[in-house]
Amino acid sequence: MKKINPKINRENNVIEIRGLKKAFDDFVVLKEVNLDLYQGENLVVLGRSGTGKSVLIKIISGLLRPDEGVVNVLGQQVDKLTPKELDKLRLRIGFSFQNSALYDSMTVRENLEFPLIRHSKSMTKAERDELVQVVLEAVGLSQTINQMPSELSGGQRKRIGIARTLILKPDIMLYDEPTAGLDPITCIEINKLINQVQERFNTSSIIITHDLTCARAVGDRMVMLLDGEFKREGTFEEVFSSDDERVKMFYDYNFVS
Ligand SMILES: Nc1ncnc2c1ncn2[C@@H]1O[C@H](COP(=O)(O)OP(=O)(O)OP(=O)(O)O)[C@@H](O)[C@H]1O
Repeated sequence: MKKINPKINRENNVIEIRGLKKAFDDFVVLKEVNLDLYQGENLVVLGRSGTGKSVLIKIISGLLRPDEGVVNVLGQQVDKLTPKELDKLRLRIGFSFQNSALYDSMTVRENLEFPLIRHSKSMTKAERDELVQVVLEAVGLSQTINQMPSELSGGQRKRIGIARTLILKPDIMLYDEPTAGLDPITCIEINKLINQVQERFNTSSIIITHDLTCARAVGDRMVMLLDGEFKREGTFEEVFSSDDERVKMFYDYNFVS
């Protein structure tokens, strides 16, 4: 189990959500969501399929607008930003999606350089090279620099995807199902990497997962989305000490076959 990060700053909410509601026509997905992500924290968001976890991430990143409520990210109210301000804010958020979305026709080096060429235009080639080395070393894959994504395993592609996100030095990381589709040993490696990223880059992260082994390994705190609200919140033990049948089912699904 994870030792809670002592560097978490509870005075500094990098994400603060109050009274968030979101419906699609008559279908209410998020009923009353309140959430804090503290600086330096790994927060795990648990919830069954279709409970609105991706909708929440899209609202945090400004891809969807809330119907009601306040969503503050790094001190800015997301739905009040202009498109330009939103683009700027998004650069401070790193997204690690389920399919690592690497460019198949580019080498690992070119994949990693791509965001820098696009967003840090004044950077020299030597500075780019150095950053590529730093993030590759951070994910333990320096030797793959000249390889093509097709030559990498699923776990390696996932790590390169995380490296490509880290290269822009995000304040916040959003991991969507980081261990989905990976074998148990690779899952352990990815969990370790998520914790190393937190320590080394001092990021604050939201990790969306169904995988309770991952949740326990990376989460300083977890919240569980049930019926459009966060009904359980706390450490792994606190969340799963509940008598609520829905919470028990979630646990049994992971650990009792
Ligand atoms: N743009 C949209 N228009 C209409 N309904 C939507 C839209 N986006 C999401 N939904 C609905 O909102 C609900 C929550 O979807 P969401 O993708 O957030 O679930 P999730 O918790 O991320 O699920 P999973 O774990 O399977 O990825 C679903 O019923 C989905 O069909």
